[in-house]
Amino acid sequence: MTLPKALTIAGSDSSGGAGIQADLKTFQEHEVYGMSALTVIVAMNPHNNWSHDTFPIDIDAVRAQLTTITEGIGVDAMKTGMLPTVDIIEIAAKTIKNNGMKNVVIDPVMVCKGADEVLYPELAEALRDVLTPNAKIVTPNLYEAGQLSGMGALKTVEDIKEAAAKIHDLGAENVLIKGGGKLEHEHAVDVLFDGNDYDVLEGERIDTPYTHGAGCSYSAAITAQLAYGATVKEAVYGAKKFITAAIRHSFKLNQFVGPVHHGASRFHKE
Ligand SMILES: Nc1ncnc2c1ncn2[C@@H]1O[C@H](COP(=O)(O)OP(=O)(O)O)[C@@H](O)[C@H]1O
Ligand SMILES: Cc1ncc(COP(=O)(O)O)c(C=O)c1O
Ligand SMILES: [Mg+2]
Repeated sequence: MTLPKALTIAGSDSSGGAGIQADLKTFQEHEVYGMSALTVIVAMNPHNNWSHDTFPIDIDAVRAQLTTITEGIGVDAMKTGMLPTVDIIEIAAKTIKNNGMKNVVIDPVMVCKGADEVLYPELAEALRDVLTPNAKIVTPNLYEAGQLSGMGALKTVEDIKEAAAKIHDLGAENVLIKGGGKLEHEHAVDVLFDGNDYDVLEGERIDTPYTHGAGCSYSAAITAQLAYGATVKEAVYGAKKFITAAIRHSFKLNQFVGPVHHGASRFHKE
């Protein structure tokens, strides 16, 4: 037998809920063979309120991992997550272009939940100009969509729609903005824009602080479904179900963080 193959170019979340760990767990849950190119290691300090420290991976090591995967194996779909430098963003963009990759999910990670600081503020421009134009679908959260669109704070579904159109103009084929827990609304609302139509996804809103890794896992679930040949719409609707279940069964890891349960769809039917 064979499995569809997916690649994540992303950072390591030592606490296991987000980043490359979330992506690989999510690929596995979708019966997709997961591969990774690590870009940065994130460590959280339990003695300083879980503050985040980041350790970028050497650029040659990033390049070598990508050569292993693109020239040695091949991929059916790929995603990007946390990218710590402009050089690494450029390598990710080049990898997509040089290999003619089509099923490309760009998660323009600028912030981590649980850390108030924006991790790499100087990278917003490169994420917008270098990476976003290569996306089959780009998946910013509310904050990131405000940055990519240049609109700043987004407060309503109408704001989100306007931002989605602006981000589409940057060259992304499809834009999925996650209202998530941050948008004031009775549902967990995301908006998908394909350049013509808006789909407003209204998921059940779950009353929990434990949503660490939700964004990474959502974009990884989209990637996995694209690897199986799903359309963008099918992939997004399928992934929304997956992430809602994962949040419904999320749990407290310690006093600072609670991750989503990546196996929820498989182990819990309700
Ligand atoms: N409390 C919640 N209940 C249900 N769904 C949520 C909740 N918080 C976030 N989501 C959903 O989780 C997915 C990831 O969104 P979000 O958490 O905003 O991303 P990120 O982790 O990148 O900040 C989206 O589909 C969003 O609507
Ligand atoms: C390596 C890494 N990537 C991405 C993220 C973003 O996670 P989320 O899925 O909660 O947006 C984090 C947050 O801690 C992280 O450590
Ligand atoms: Mg995110």
